[in-house]
Amino acid sequence: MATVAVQSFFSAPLQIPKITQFKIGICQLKVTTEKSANIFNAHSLIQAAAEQGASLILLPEMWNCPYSTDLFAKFAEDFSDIDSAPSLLMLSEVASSLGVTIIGGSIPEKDAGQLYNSCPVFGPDGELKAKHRKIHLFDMGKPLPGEVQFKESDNISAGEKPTVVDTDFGRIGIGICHDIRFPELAMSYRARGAHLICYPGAFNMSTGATLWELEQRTRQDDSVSAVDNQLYVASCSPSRDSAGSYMIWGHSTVVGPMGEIIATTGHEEAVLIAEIDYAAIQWTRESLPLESQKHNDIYQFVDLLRESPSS
Ligand SMILES: O=C(O)CCC(=O)C(=O)O
Repeated sequence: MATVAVQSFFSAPLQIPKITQFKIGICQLKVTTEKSANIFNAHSLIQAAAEQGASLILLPEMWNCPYSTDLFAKFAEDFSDIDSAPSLLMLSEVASSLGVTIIGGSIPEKDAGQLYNSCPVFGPDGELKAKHRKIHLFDMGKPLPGEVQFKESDNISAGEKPTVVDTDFGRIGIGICHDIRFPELAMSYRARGAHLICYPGAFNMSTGATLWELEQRTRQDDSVSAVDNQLYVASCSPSRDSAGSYMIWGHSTVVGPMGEIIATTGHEEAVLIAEIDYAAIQWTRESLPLESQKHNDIYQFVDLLRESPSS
């Protein structure tokens, strides 16, 4: 039987970032059908978050555009030409004028005839530091009870790589909405030494009510259990009264490394501020030293079964 190399999911040691204690601001925006109004509103809420002391700011999935696949092309911007991309230009300017780092939710990106659901990251110098393209597109097999059909891949192409970005506020892994459903992505961020995973998202009323919080508490983990969490997770949704093809759950949230909810909100437009202290990651990992307890010799068996399902 072939042997399979099993990667340790604790491979990268945690680096100490420049800033280990800070406030994160989560802007749960109302999204309208007017792009210029969405840009103006995002600017106002980013400013409000900074005024409340936030130095890292997170926006929702598709904040410049209603969450409707048929509108993505109309609202799309070219990330290689920021001067002619009004949403990106606003983020760049407000990041540098306020001296904040912005995990810019997502907007539709156009590139070489394709559209992507992409998250831009701007540093306090206004530079685009990273871009994450949503990897797992939200294609429903059949509508959930009470929900409309949604097939993101009709208009959007999938991203092909995970994204970690080094900022003054640590190493940040990024996933967009449905990306949260796939534990392997979060595990790979953990393996790459992430302190925080940010998920801009727009869950719907069906899966939002049952899974949105659970997924965030779970995705901190190195396994698939919701119990032993060892990094920070922050999510940001549009508000429920946003325009779009389905009703949005809302409930943007920040979760700490023990799986505890640090801050959360309802479904209305809101600026949520949460205190982050990376020392909590350290003591969680010291209290629950999963790294030294891991048994890759045993889990290798699972991988072997995957390789040879009949054995
Ligand atoms: O995974 C889900 O249940 C919802 C995902 C979603 O709404 C999205 O990816 O936009």
